Amino acid sequence: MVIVAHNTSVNASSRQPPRLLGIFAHPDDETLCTGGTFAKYASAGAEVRVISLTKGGAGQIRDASAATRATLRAVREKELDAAGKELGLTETRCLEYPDGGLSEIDSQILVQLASELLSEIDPDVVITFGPDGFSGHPDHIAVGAAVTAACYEMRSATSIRLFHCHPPRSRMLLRDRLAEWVVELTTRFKGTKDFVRALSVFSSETTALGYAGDFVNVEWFPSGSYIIEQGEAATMMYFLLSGHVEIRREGEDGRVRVVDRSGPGEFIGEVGIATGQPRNAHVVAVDDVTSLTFLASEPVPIDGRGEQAQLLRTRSLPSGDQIDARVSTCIDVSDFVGHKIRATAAHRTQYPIDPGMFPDPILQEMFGVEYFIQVLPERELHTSLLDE
Ligand SMILES: Nc1ncnc2c1ncn2[C@@H]1O[C@@H]2COP(=O)(O)O[C@H]2[C@H]1O
Repeated sequence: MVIVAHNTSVNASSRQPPRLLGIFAHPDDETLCTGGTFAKYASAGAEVRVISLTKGGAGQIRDASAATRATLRAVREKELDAAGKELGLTETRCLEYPDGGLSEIDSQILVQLASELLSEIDPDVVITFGPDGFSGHPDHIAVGAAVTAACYEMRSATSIRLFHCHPPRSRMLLRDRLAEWVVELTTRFKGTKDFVRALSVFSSETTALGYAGDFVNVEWFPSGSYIIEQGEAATMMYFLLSGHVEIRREGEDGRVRVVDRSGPGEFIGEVGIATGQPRNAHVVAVDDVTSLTFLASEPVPIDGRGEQAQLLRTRSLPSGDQIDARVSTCIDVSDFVGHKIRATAAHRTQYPIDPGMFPDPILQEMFGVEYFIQVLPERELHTSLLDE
């Protein structure tokens, strides 16, 4: 049964306040996977603790002014602390295990570590990664397996509720939402340099995590080439990262006139996407142009690839999206999307965004619900086909 949780009661224990514990691999996992849920329960009075097994020293540095390779571990530990404050967490902790190396550590060592943390903190609810690692990262898979094994070992002695966080696999398209947003503005949108960087990171990361269904890539167009031809069907939207384009209209007599120019920070192709009409002009690169290109990717109903691929059993959500049939719990975190975005921005080395950059309705649609698979307690085995 899918439960849309509008309240925040934790029935596992009569202890007040209830204790939630998230165990993850890197600073930022807590925010991206379950930040809204943590903020929601913390605001209702729960004690919420987050432990990251690594300090994230192998992560990218997307803002060179925020860290160097030598300082990254310390900076990311502080970022986790700052994100924790945005989410209202009771405690955050970064351990010293190697970023990128968790899957090479003897699994018994990680299970032992997880057992010690569970004994020390004695949580009512534990949240970690499932076998998909949310994003497939091997560190995530290793942490999730160890914490899950530790919870199973303790289950006869405690009443721990264990949840695996689950990627949303949304089919909402940033391409469409951004196009609708831009065409409704009264003046032509022109993003700052910071916006250009933020949208590049935000769109590629959120689509990779399944918060939107686009395929986003960076394309290069040499000067003189057509990016869009007037009259063709609209399938992509472009966000100019560098270079300039001319907007040229071709009349019925074949005469072409330049009606406008666009450059970095501007969207092109938004009209055709938002209206479903054929392209209303040619767009030609006047110097070499790079763009962030948003394209709808077909939904792929498989979990994993290659030999591990398995067809997903899905169920329909009210939004029309399909979700993995194993999802047991979806938490309405619409009142806490702001917390999640501010916490994301606190992870500046990974997400150089300003919380107010993106339109609220888009953020709501992307982040307003978080999904979980309840692993413990296991469902009871029924002994009758009919209710008795
Ligand atoms: N007058 C204009 N000024 C700026 N851009 C335009 C103008 N007319 C058309 N465009 C852009 O050119 C694009 C052509 O494809 P679309 O109609 O999808 O979306 C259009 C806009 O992005």
